[in-house]
Amino acid sequence: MTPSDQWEACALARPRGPAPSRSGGRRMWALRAAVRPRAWLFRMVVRAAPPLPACPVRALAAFGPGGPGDLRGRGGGGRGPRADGWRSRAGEEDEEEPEDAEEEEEEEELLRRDPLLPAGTQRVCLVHPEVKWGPGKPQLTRAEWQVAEAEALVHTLDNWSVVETMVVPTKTPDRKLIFGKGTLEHLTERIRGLTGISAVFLNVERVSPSTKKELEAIWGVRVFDRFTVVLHIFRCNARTREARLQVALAELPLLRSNLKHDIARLDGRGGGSRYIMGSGESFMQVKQRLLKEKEMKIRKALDRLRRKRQLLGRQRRRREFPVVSVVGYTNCGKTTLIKALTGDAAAQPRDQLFATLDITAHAGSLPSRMTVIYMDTIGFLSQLPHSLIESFSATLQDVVHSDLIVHVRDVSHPESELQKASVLSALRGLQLPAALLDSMLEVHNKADLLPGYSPEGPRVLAVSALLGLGLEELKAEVEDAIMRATGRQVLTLRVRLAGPQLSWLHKAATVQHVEVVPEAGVAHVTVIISSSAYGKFRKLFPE
Ligand SMILES: Nc1nc2c(ncn2[C@@H]2O[C@H](COP(=O)(O)OP(=O)(O)OP(=O)(O)O)[C@@H](O)[C@H]2O)c(=O)[nH]1
Ligand SMILES: [Mg+2]
Repeated sequence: MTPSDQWEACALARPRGPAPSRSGGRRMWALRAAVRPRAWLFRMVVRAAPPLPACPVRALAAFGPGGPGDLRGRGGGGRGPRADGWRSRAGEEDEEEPEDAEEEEEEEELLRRDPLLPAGTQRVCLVHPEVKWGPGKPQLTRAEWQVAEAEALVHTLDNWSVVETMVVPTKTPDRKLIFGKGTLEHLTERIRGLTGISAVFLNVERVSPSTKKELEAIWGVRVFDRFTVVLHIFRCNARTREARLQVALAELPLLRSNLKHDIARLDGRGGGSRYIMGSGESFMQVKQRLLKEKEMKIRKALDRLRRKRQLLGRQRRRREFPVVSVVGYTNCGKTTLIKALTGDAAAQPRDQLFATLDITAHAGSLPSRMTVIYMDTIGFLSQLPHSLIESFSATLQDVVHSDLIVHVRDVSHPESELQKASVLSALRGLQLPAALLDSMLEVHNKADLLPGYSPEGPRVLAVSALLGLGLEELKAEVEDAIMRATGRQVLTLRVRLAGPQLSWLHKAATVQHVEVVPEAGVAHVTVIISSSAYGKFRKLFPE
């Protein structure tokens, strides 16, 4: 493991509530997770989800009737005409259907996969190798947080439970079997002595297929690494075609290394290099070629979907709803905040990892009654394989096109500062326009857990999204920032009552006040209007 592969921050999960119940009752895990720089995932949801894979993930129960991104039925979300306009037009344009049936069929084919992990109940023994000395020792972290984070991952999956947790010291995590001989023997004895476990979750980023096989043989149960468990959660949470394709892309290195392992095994027996009749290719070469082809097809399909998404983004911008990206650490309360700001029932906060795997759009209204679109994004977590991160990273571009970024922080978390540093580093990696970074608002959430808390610094506000505290101040701050960022201005315009000006303004701007002067047949209309809309107004209605 290279130093860059080490954890750069720590994670803490602690139970905050009742123990998990099997019947879907959520365990109240306040997960505190750490992120490596750039370890962020975002994407945009486009329409109601396709049928869900048969994965027992607690997250799946929570979407509203229209699925994530559903803009229907939002109380408090915007005022009449503009909010309605957004809703109906979004409905038309937010279609994710491929252009033709052939493309759709090809994408479905790419998504057809064997299950990654066996279905049903898993009773897991969690084994955490603790490196106490030397260069392999993780920086800035503590074993108990890493363990808590791993436990939180397991609890994210329904019917999965941790039966036993073992923190096992190792000086040599890089050696094939991770532990020294004596330690491994002792560990094996303990694992074999456990009754009713179905798997060992070895809390390392990746174990090679050959190590996995060897440990499975020694311990007599399946062995999962962190990559496999996280990938499984992602598979279960990925709903849109784009998210599912991204997960499929992230899985390819796993398939490749399994294949390499199979080749090495078969070569040992002289099997891997056998040629398929007349093809000039061995069986394994054919398999490798098929994987390569699959990768190209997935990338092509993703490109297609992204081009479409960019088009939607352009259309959305033309429509001139300011867009606010809500970003932050996983579990910091992004979704809860958006729900509190918009009243959108489709925003479903959950106390678990990767609750939000898609970027979803939620309309809300500011004090002036201006409608804004809040984009809910996904936060991410430490020790994830690069392939998983990279396969999602292109969608980070969605944030680049927003008018304002709101960075939500869980200030009750002991590692809040580290989390902030990770988030900022991730944002810097996105090469956002300087103005967007400079105007970013920082929201200190979960302030209810810190009585008397008062934040410091400019553009920083304390709120409790859960209790609805500090939201009016936040909305006012968002409004100011949006006005500055988008060049919107407050103008009072004189319009003729007989003409279409007033209804045009209602559609293209935020009408704040109308003062009718009946004897003159005119009205003085105070509006918040963008410079481009004002330009259009002047062109359409020259006085
Ligand atoms: N005490 C307290 N808890 C909060 C507050 N805001 C959110 N939470 C809780 O924190 C947990 C996570 O909230 P989410 O809104 O799902 O967090 P998120 O940032 O969207 O999480 P991911 O989508 O998984 O990245 C939930 O259990 C919320 O109830 C708050 O202001 N105070
Ligand atoms: Mg969320």
